[in-house]
Amino acid sequence: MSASSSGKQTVPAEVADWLAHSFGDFLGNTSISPSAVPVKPLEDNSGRNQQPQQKDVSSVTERRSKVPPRKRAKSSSVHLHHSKPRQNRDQSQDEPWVDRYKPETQNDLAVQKKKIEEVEAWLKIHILQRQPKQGGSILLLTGPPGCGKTATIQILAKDLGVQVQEWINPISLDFTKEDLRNMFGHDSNFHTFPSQAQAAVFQDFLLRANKYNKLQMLGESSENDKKLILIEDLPNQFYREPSSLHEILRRFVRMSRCPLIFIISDNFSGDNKQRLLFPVDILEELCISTISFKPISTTNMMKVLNRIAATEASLKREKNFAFDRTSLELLCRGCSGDIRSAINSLQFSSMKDYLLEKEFWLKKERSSTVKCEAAPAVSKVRKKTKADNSEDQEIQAIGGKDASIFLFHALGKIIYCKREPVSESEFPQLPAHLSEYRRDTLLIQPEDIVEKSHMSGSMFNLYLHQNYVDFFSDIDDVVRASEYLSTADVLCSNWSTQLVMEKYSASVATRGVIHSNMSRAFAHHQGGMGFRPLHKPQWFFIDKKYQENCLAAKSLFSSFCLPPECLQTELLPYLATLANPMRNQAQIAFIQDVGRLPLKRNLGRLKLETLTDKDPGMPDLFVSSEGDGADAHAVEAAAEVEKTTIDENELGGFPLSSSQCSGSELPCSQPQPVAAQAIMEEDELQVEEYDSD
Ligand SMILES: Nc1ncnc2c1ncn2[C@@H]1O[C@H](COP(=O)(O)OP(=O)(O)OP(=O)(O)O)[C@@H](O)[C@H]1O
Repeated sequence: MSASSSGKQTVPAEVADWLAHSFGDFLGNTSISPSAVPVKPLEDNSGRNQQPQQKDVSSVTERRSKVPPRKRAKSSSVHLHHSKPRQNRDQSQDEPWVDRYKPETQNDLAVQKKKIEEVEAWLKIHILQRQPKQGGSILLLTGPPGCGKTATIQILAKDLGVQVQEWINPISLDFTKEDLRNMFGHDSNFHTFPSQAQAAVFQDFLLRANKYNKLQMLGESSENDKKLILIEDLPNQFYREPSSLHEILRRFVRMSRCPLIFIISDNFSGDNKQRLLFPVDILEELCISTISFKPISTTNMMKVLNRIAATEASLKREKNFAFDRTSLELLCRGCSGDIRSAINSLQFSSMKDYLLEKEFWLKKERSSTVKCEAAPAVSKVRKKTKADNSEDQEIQAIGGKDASIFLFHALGKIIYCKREPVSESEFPQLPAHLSEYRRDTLLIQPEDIVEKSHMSGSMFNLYLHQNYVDFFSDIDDVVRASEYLSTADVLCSNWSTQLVMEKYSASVATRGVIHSNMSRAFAHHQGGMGFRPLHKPQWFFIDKKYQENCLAAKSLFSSFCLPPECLQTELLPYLATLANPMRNQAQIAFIQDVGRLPLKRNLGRLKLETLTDKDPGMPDLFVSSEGDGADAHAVEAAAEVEKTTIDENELGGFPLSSSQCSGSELPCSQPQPVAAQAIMEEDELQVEEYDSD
């Protein structure tokens, strides 16, 4: 579509030229047309929008109108400090309550006070007390979605009189051929892909935001030109190639005059955006400060919901709109500390249709309970559990959040397996010969927990396997639990049915471990366990080593044309027993490493890696793209074998120098004495001759 047919106003040539010259130094020859830069107008405290950098307003507006906002109407944040007067509120029936009741002062914020203070202190140091020659500073705000990170920044900025200039992500579809030609010039031999253009546009945005003050409008004082740049959505290109972001940030830190704030929300499903975009070395190199927000606490959430519910009830004057405390608590429980989700659920559940439907179902339920009540009275505890279940369903029914749990907490819930006491009169007792299987009622549903951890069943089992023993106190219980884990493993062993069986496997493993642990069978003796650290499975390291060995074996002994398993389990053990196998140094070292099993009494243990509370749990080797490093691995592994030394086998040393971590390795040269002799010497084996007569 041509610019004219799309209704866009093209930028006058002089303006484009003027801008192009200004940025030539930063972008080399790629002069980007301002029309391509999706800049949100500056906001000032008088609520006027100013567009010092946005010359082609129409094209940007049009682009924005095509893209639905990711989570909230951006337009509302433009007028952040001018929320509508309360008396007009009921006129806009359809206005989302998150916008209608958005916080206006620090006191309104449901965020932990400590976090607000931390952010405020950072802003003061890096904006108000900034030294003239100080470079750019970067702040990274992390935390679960909807915990008020953006709201905090906006309110603090308003309080400190700082303007917020926000990057709005253009989607790549927006870059038509026409746009790209506008950016890079009609005559240029165009070889740039949209992804590269994304990065260039982002870089250009940062430069403009940094280089130009806002235009001073009539009646405004010139004192206040403090501002910060806020970035919530980053171009996809940076996820594919984080180094390009790092390069831009390095330049920004050198050249900038105002601070840059990134807001990155936690993600439960394993692809840890923060770790990818901001690895530790970059955080250190660019002195990036990090402040991590927590989910909104139930108390704070309840205060906000109560306030909104009360205001709405007074506006509607309909008794149906009054929320009782229990319903609000239910809402809070269903939204995992996400205030946006809680307020949305509240608004949804206040809708008339929903209320009528709810009433209908309640009546229906009541009538069916009356029929059932011919049965003897149900105990209080039982009632409570039942109520809990129906409540949980209700949470989902009113748009509750799909709750997620970090692996650390999910494992804790399984291993600590909280129970509630049941009195003997309430439940039918197991017959005497089954009394050993008696347990108090579990307060958790293991399958739900595995599901909420966003982890495959077999991966969850690995973590459970690594950690359960520390929480057992009786060896017989450990034996039983390990049998369940073995069964779970078998369920997943067939690759063609693995996907289907994973759930069953996790169910057997989790319930098996829970049931086997007699020390946690009853609510009354569950205390006293205390905190114990959780660890990542050793299996990750061992599997990685195994893969490396396979590749190394294949490349070192390619002339035998054998599959790696066969090489490692048949050929190499055989070669290890030969006194003079006539191999090169690398092959000899590899034979020594994997060709024999050292029957040592004290095999070294790998040093365990601690699992932290927000760790996604997926090791990097599963996350990173597979395959591309295969050859490199083989070469590396072979090289590693060559330089394998024998002295890194202390107990607990990590990583291990050899595959087997044996105590006294043979010298790197020829096997001397032959492996078989060495094994016998180490273990003082008695050799008895077999007489065939
Ligand atoms: N008391 C309150 N405290 C914080 N936010 C509130 C409050 N009342 C309403 N809100 C609204 O809740 C929403 C909180 O979302 P916000 O964008 O600040 O969260 P976030 O942590 O940045 O999440 P995300 O990472 O998803 O952007 C905002 O729309 C805000 O207006």
